[in-house]
Amino acid sequence: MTTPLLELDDVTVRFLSGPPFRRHAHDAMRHVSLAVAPGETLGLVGESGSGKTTTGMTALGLRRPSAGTVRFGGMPFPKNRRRLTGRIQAVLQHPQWSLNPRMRVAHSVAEPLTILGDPRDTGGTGTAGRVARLLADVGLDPGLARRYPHELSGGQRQRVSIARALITRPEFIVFDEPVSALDVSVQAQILNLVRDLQAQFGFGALFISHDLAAVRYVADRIAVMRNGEVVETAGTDVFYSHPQHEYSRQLLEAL
Ligand SMILES: Nc1ncnc2c1ncn2[C@@H]1O[C@H](COP(=O)(O)OP(=O)(O)OP(=O)(O)O)[C@@H](O)[C@H]1O
Repeated sequence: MTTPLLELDDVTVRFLSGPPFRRHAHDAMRHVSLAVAPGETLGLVGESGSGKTTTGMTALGLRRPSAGTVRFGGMPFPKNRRRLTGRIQAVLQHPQWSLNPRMRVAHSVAEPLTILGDPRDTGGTGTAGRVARLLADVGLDPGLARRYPHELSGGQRQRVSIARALITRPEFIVFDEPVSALDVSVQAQILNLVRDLQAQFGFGALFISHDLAAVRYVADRIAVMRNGEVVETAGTDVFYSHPQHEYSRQLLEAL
């Protein structure tokens, strides 16, 4: 078997909440084991509060496990997450979370290169050409490069945040509810785009959504979370035709 690109091995994430002296612990993830192969999309489904976003944050290295191990390319996550900058990216539910309202589109898309500090990639016509090509790749008119986020539609803004994620040529992208804030007709376009881009760029992905129809469209395999635990993992076709866990069946019936 090839080495997984991203692997969560028996990961628990515990939050402490409440006022001092009345603190209580809550495990948002409990003994979660998941793997994403290079170029593969793992769909992560489950109802609100089941732990999907915490899992995404942990896969991004933004949340440290209380127990268990996260590996990227077979190696435990480095203590300094900056060493993975650019190799892992995120596309979030609301593009405005990743786009600065005062930055023109071209600047927003190019910004991760600046953060990377790669002298070959920052500034100059090389970057402008790369941004223009990426805007075309995500189905946007390069003329939009000079616009600000508020001058774009929701679907266009999400395309910009996808371009921004792709500019560093990441090996792995976490999509956290990327279409749930969009109109239904636009959702299908963005899902198609994600599939096309994956075929073109070959990144592996964790695709988080409470929408089982959306996940079915993009995922190779599905993992189902409930109360912080993964209750079932299966190939997409098998999952939608023969779900094994009672909770998976309930989710599919609701669909
Ligand atoms: N920073 C935090 N501090 C305390 N508890 C948290 C924190 N973040 C998440 N939780 C709790 O952990 C559990 C899982 O939350 P999480 O956001 O991962 O679920 P989710 O499946 O993504 O839900 P949703 O679809 O509503 O975003 C919830 O009970 C939530 O209240």
